[in-house]
Amino acid sequence: MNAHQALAVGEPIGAQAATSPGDAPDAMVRFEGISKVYPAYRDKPGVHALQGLDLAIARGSITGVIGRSGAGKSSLVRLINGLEKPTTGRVVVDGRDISALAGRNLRLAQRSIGMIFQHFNLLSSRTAADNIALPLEIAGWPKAEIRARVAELLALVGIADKADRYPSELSGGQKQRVGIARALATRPNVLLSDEATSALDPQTTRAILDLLASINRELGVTIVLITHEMSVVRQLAKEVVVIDAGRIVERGHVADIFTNPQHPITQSFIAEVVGDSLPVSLASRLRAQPVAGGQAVIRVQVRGTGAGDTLVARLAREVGIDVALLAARIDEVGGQHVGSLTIGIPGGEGAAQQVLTWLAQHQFASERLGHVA
Ligand SMILES: Nc1ncnc2c1ncn2[C@@H]1O[C@H](COP(=O)(O)OP(=O)(O)OP(=O)(O)O)[C@@H](O)[C@H]1O
Repeated sequence: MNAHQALAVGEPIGAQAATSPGDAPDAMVRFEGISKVYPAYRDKPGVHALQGLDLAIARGSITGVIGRSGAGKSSLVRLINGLEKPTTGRVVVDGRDISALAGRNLRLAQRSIGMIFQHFNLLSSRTAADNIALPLEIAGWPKAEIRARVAELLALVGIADKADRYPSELSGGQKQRVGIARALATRPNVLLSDEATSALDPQTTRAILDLLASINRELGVTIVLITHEMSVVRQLAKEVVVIDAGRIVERGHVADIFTNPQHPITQSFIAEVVGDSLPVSLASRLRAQPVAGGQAVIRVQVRGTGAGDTLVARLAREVGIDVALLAARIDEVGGQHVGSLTIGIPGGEGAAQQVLTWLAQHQFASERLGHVA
């Protein structure tokens, strides 16, 4: 099964093909045995920013790279566009070893790698149109062609009416649209986004992420998103790579990672965005110890269109226990429905164990939350 296809109703986690960004057969970006050490300088010790990194980013994909401050995200992105050289290993972009290029060859390769930034990095003395024209001027395009291309780009990012405005006259979202148009000017096949929505409000973030999604869809540009916000990964990416202290600690399809995060760092990122709090009425009744005549409370992660619809029925049919549905939450993540069902199991510890065993056998991730009367 292709991991991007919808899974069958209420299908458990782990039932899909185990492809991950690391296995991408047709990689647009490939890190091979990468480490990056910033050498000691005066009284500052050397920093091992990236260590033992092997990663393939599939052509045409949208991959989120998430990590806390200092995890190595910016180092990773600067290696992709050749602004930094690896200490060991090589970075291959669209079949070319970018880490081996220098001078004119590097500059030519960089034209096929666009980049957008948190603070937009626009020239305040140039209008929106002239900011977008800049990379084309540097590439030596004829004036008439630049004019036509800039008009096309302004329309593409939805600010055709702002061509003659200076950055100071534009909103944050409009400035980022200029940044995106400039990044796409030389028709790159990779777009690197370094915290591009971190300075924007949620509504503008949504609009910019929608624009990036349509650019990926319509132009086929591979997008690598560097972020410290799981909400950004959830809205846009299909694949996610979690880095911590210079190492990849977890990676995979966004829906898988959301439903079954393994590493504590990933779990903490997800806890920030998935409102997995229980309804107050249920949370206030939860007890750590069994309650005579009560129910054990278990949360089960589910995925797929209609996620979880059949779980309660299957438990009744296959285990012979009528469980109560106490709470449910379903989100759309990476184009799939994922969520959790909180169920109550009557009949004491024996019944609870039977249900937990059945869930484990059928590869549903679950956790026991406590007991209610
Ligand atoms: N040019 C440099 N010289 C020395 N050390 C550096 C340099 N650039 C980054 N580092 C160090 O390398 C480590 C990784 O930094 P990097 O900027 O790649 O992380 P990050 O995940 O992007 O963090 P942030 O989100 O805070 O920008 C940090 O310890 C940082 O201090």
